[in-house]
Amino acid sequence: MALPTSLCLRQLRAIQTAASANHATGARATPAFNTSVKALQESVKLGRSEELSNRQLFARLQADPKTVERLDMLRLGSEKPGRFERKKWFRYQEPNVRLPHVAFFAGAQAATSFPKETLPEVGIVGRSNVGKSTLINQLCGSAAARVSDKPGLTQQLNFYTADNDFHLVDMPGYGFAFAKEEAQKHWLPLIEAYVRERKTLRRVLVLLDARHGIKANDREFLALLDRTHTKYQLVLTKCDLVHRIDLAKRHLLVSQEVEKSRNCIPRVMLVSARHEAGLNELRKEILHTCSLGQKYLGLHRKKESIAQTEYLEQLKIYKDTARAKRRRQ
Ligand SMILES: Nc1nc2c(ncn2[C@@H]2O[C@H](COP(=O)(O)OP(=O)(O)OP(=O)(O)O)[C@@H](O)[C@H]2O)c(=O)[nH]1
Ligand SMILES: [Mg+2]
Repeated sequence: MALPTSLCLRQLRAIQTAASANHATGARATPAFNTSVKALQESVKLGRSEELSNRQLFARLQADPKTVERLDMLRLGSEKPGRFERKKWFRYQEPNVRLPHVAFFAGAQAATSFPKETLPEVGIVGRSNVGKSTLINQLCGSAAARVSDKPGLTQQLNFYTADNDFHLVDMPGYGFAFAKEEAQKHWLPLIEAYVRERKTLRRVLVLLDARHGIKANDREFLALLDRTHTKYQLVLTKCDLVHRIDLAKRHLLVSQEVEKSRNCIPRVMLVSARHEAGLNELRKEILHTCSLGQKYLGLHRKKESIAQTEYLEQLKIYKDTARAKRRRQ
C-alpha cells in the first residue's frame, strides 16, 4: 500500500520516534500523531518498536507512477536496458530550446567589484561539486565555465553574459571543498551580499545532488534566501546517477520539504548534464524568468507542436497495429 504522500522523511522519522517512545513508556500517542502513526504503521507495516534508518524508510516509500512515466518520457534517471529498447521507437523527440551563446563577462571576489546592474540575472548556487559550472556550459552549449571533479574549483562570483540579453551567475559552492579555508570563509558572506543587494537578480537556482536531496547546509542556505526574500527554485542534478524510481521518490520528498516556503517556486526541476536530459525545461524557465520567452520561444513553440503532432500520430499507428494484431489472434 502507498505511504501517505503528504509525509516527508523527517516527518516519518518524527512519527516513528514518537510511536516508539509512547510504546516504551506505555503512554498513549498524542492526538496529533494518532492518525499518522496508524496510517504509517498500516502502510509500511512497521513493528511498534522497529527502528528504521533513513535509507530503509526511503526504500519503503512508494513512487508516484505518473512521475515515473514523465521521467521516462524525458529520459531522466537510470533504468534497466531492456525497457528502454522496447519503447525506443515511438519516443517523443523534443526539439531543442536554444539559449544564446555565453561568454565570461566579469568575476567578483568582493561585493565592491560586482558589475553594474544592467541585465536580468539568474544565480546558480549549491554545494561544492554539485554541477553548477557544468550546468551553465550545457545549458548554453559552451565551455565558458571551468569544471573539475575536485570540489571547490569556482572561487568567486563569475558573471556570464548571454548575448547581452541576460546574465548567468556561477557561484562558489558551500560545504566541503578542497580550496583553502581562508578563501572558503569569504564565499558565504559574498553570496549573501549578492542575493541581498542585487536588484536585477530575478531568481536563484539552488542545485541539489539527486543522490542526496536537501542536506543540512542546503537548509541553512534556503533559510538565508527566505530571510532575504529572494525568489528561488530547486534543481536536482546528476539525475543519470539515480534509478528512475528513486528519482521520483527524491523529487516527491524535496517538493514536500519546500512547499510551504513563500519564496520557493513550487516546480522542482530535474536535469542530467551528462545525458543532456531535462535541459530544455530549465532553459524555458530561465527565458521566462528573464522575460525573454517571446524573443526565443516563438519558433520553438511551432516546432514543439509539430513534434507533438508527429508523436501522437506515431502513437496512434502503434496502438492501431497492436489492436489489429490482438484481433487476429
Ligand atoms: N554523472 C554526472 N556528473 C556530473 C553532472 N554534472 C556535473 N557532473 C560532474 O560533477 C563534477 C563537478 O562539476 P562542476 O560543474 O565543476 O561542479 P561545481 O558545482 O561547479 O563545483 P564547484 O565549482 O567546486 O563548487 C564534474 O566532474 C562533472 O563532470 C551530471 O549531470 N552527471
Ligand atoms: Mg564550479
